[in-house]
Amino acid sequence: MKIWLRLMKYLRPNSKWILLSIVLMMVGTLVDLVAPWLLKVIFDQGIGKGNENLILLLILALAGIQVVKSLGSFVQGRTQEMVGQNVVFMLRKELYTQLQKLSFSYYDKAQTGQIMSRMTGDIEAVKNFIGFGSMMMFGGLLTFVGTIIFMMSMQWEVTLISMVFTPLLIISLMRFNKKVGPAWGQIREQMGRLTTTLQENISGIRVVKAFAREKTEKNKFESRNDQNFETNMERAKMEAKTFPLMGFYGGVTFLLMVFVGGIYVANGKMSLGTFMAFQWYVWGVIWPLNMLGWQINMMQQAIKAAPRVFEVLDTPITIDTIKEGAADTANIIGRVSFEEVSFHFADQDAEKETGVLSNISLHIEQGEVVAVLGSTGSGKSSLIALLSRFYDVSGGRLLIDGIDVRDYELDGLRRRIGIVPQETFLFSASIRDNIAYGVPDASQEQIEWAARKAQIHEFIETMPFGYDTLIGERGVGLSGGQRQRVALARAILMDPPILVLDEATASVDTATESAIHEALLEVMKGRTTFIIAQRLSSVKRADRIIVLDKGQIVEQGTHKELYERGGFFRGLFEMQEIAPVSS
Ligand SMILES: Nc1ncnc2c1ncn2[C@@H]1O[C@H](COP(=O)(O)OP(=O)(O)OP(=O)(O)O)[C@@H](O)[C@H]1O
Repeated sequence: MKIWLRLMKYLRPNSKWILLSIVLMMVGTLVDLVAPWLLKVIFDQGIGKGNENLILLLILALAGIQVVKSLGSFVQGRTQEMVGQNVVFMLRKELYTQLQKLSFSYYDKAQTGQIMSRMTGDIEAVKNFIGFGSMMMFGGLLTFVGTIIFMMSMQWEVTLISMVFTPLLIISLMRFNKKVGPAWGQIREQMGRLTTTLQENISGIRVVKAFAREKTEKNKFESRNDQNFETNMERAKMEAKTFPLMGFYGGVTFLLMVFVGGIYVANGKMSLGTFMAFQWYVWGVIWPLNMLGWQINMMQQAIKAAPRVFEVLDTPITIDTIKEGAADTANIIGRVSFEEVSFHFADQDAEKETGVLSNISLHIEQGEVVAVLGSTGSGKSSLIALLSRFYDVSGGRLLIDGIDVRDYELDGLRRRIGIVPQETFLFSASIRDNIAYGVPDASQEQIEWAARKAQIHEFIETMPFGYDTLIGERGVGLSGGQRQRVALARAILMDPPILVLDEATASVDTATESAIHEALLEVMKGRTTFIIAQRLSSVKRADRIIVLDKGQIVEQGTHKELYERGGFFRGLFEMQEIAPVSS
C-alpha cells in the first residue's frame, strides 16, 4: 500500500491527463455497454416487427458509437503513454539527482550494474503498470461491473446462472497473483546481478583477457543467465497453468449463457433480442477477467521494481552542504589544520577496529608544500580525501582557514581544491573538454596554459585534431602518463588555492616527472599543496614531509631532518638509493 501511495506522488502532476483518461474510459465503457442494448432493440423492435427504418437508424447509431469509441481510444492511448512517460521522466530525474548527491561511502559498496538496472529496467516496469496496466485494470473493472449491471437489468436469472463459475476464476487469479509476485521479485533482482556481471566484465575486459579468463567469465555470466532463464520459466509455468484455465472458464461461461439463455428464449422468458445482446455482453465479463492475468503480471513487476528504485532514493545523503549560514569559499587561501582527527570508514566498527586515521594533528600554512609518505594502506589517500569532504572525519576537526570544512558550502569547497587523483578518469569527450571539466568556460589560452604546465601541450598538438581530439571513456588512446598529465592540467586550470597530487606522477617516466616537477614548482607557488608520492624524487622539494604509518603521523620534518633522524624515511630513502640532498 505504501508503495502505491508513494507512486501517487508521481501521478499527481499528471492529474489533469489522468482525469481526461478516466473520463474517456468511462465514456468508452458506457458506449460499449449501450451497443449490445441497441442490438437487442434491432432484433426485438426492428427485425421482430419488420421496421426497416429502425434497423437502419440503429445500425447508423452503432457505427457512430464505433467512431466515438475509436477516437476516444486514440486520445486515451496517447494520454496514458504521456502519463507513463512523465512518471519515467520524473523518477529518472529524481534517481539521477540522488545518485549525484550520494557520497563516496555509498559508491564504495554500490554495484554499477545494479544501479544501471534500476535506472532502466526497474523504472520501465513501474512505468508499464502506472501508465498502462493500471488504467487497463480500471477499464476492465468498469466494463465488468457495468456489464453485469446491464445484464442483470435485462434478465437477472440468466445473468446469475451464467456467472456461476466467475468466483472460481477470481480465486485462480488471486492464487496466481500470490505466486507470481515472488517470481517477479527474483527476476528483477537477477536482472540487476546479470547487468552487474556484464558491466564488470566489460569494464575489466583487459584484465579478463590478460589472465585468459574469458571461459570462466563466460561461465559466470551463463550461470546467472541460466538462473534468470529458470525463474522466467517458472513464472511462465504459472502463467501456462492459469491463463488457459481462464480461457476455459470464459468458454464455459459463454456456453452456459447460450444454454440457459436458449432455454429461457424457448420458454418465452427472454426475448431473442436480449439473448443476442447477452452474447455480446458476456465478453464484457470474460475479457476483463482474461486480461486481469496480464495486468497482475504488470502490477507485480511494478510492486517488485518500485522498492528497488526507492531504496536508492531513500539512501541517506551522509555528506551534504550546510543548510544555513555556510561560510564563503571564494576567499579561501589554504591554511589547513587537522585537529586530533580520526577517521574510519562507515562499514568499520569504531569500537573494535583501530580506524584508518587516528590522532592526526597538523597545521599547514598557506602556500606550504607538504609531502605525505607512508607504506601502502597507511592512510595517505584517506587523509587527503577528508579535505574535499569525500568522507567526513569521525573524530576531531579539519579546518581550512580556521573554519571547519563542514561549515563551508560543499560545491564551493570542492572547487577550491584541485585534485589529481590516483586513478585518472577521463570522459569520452575532446581533450579540451576534459581539461576544461572544472572550468567549462575557460578560454583556449587558459586551457593551453594549463596543458603546458602539465607538460602535455606539445603532445596534444601532435594529435590528429589537436585539442578537439576525442578520447574514449577511460582516455583510451592515451598512455597512463598522458592521462595523468591531462588530469593534472584539469586541476591546474581550476587555479585552486589548495592542490592535491595523489601519486600524480606515478605513471610518467623519470625525465617527464622531473619536467613536471619543474613546471609544478611555479604552479605550486602560493598554493597549499599536498603531494602523495612513493618516489622520493617527487617529494624532495616539499617544505615538509609527513610520514604516516597505520594511520598515524610517525615522522615529520624536512627532507634533511628526516634523513638524519634515520627512521622510516631514511629506510625508504636507502631503499630507493638516492643520494641525500644537502641542506
Ligand atoms: N572504501 C573503503 N572502505 C573500507 N576500507 C578502506 C576503503 N578504502 C581504503 N580502505 C582501507 O583504508 C586503509 C587506508 O587506505 P588508503 O587508500 O588511505 O591508503 P594509502 O596510504 O593511500 O595507500 P596506497 O599508497 O596504496 O594508495 C587501507 O587499509 C585500506 O584497506
